Amino acid sequence: MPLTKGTAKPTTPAQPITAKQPPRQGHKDQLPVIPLIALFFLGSGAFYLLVHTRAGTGDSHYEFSRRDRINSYINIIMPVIPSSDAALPATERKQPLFSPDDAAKNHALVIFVLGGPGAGKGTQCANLVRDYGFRHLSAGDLLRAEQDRPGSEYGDMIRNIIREGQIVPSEVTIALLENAMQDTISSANNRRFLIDGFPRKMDQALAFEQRVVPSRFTLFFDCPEETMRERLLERGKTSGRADDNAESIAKRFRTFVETSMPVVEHFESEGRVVKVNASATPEEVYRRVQEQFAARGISKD
Ligand SMILES: Nc1ncnc2c1ncn2[C@@H]1O[C@H](COP(=O)(O)OP(=O)(O)OP(=O)(O)O)[C@@H](O)[C@H]1O
Ligand SMILES: O=c1ccn([C@@H]2O[C@H](COP(=O)(O)O)[C@@H](O)[C@H]2O)c(=O)[nH]1
Repeated sequence: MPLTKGTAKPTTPAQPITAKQPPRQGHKDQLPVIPLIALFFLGSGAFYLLVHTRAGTGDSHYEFSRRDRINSYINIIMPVIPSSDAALPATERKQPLFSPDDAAKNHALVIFVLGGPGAGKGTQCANLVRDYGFRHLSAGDLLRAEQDRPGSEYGDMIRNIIREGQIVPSEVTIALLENAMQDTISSANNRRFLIDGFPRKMDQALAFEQRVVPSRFTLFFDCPEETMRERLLERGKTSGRADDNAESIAKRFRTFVETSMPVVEHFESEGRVVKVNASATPEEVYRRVQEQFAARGISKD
């Protein structure tokens, strides 16, 4: 029952509760209610004054939305809880783990490196690591390492998918990339990443940019299929890779055209692709890459 003047009524039980209780009288029952009413109005008045005198000053917590208020309250009373939701798995996160803004404390520079199998992504990434101080994260290498890790629950799945030239579910690949990024930042304080061979599928592209960090741009190595096939068959003589054989190469090319090229086209439609012709010598390709980096203000560290 609300404590207002008009509705607060003394209750008169039909029967005394115990024989020792004094008989209840109306005016005595009302006595504790009056201070409570007074307290309520005093409290409300003070709250009203506080809100209205601070309104418009820009620092009033009372002008926040309810959700913001609750959040700021939680941050004040529970400062041990991080304000970002970094501890959550990527699938449950509502905001990216890192900021693409160099000025932000938790920034990360990510450049996606894409191109058909054998286009020369890994070769050029090695040059960029040497000269620009990037950390090279090859999604394929991370998957192969996970496949060979004793006790991995994903080992067999990854092995089969790679042999068939298909794409491993994005949750697995994103988790591996994210862990590698976190490790690099904490062990080497390096926040510049070349993410090679990823994203290979639209869902990966969207999920990574929403939950980990938006990329700066995609470096795309454009190379004719026949050139890539020759390079891969040559590499297959010594690489020991289970997918560097004619049958797997054909499957990888199909997946690249059908599944990965739409990702490149998507980024291209947003003006976020830097295309480099990769059919020249490795030195010439690298010269072109450096030219493009300089044009985008990415300097050697
Ligand atoms: N510009 C080039 N000219 C000739 N050979 C090259 C060139 N770039 C790379 N290669 C060779 O081609 C092979 C494939 O190169 P690399 O491993 O860099 O390609 P990739 O795009 O990373 O391949 P994958 O996607 O299969 O990992 C390697 O043996 C490499 O030495
Ligand atoms: O995001 C990714 C990246 C790679 N894969 C699988 O790995 C192989 C090999 O990748 P490389 O970049 O050539 O080393 C690729 O054919 C895919 O099967 C993936 O599933 N998801």
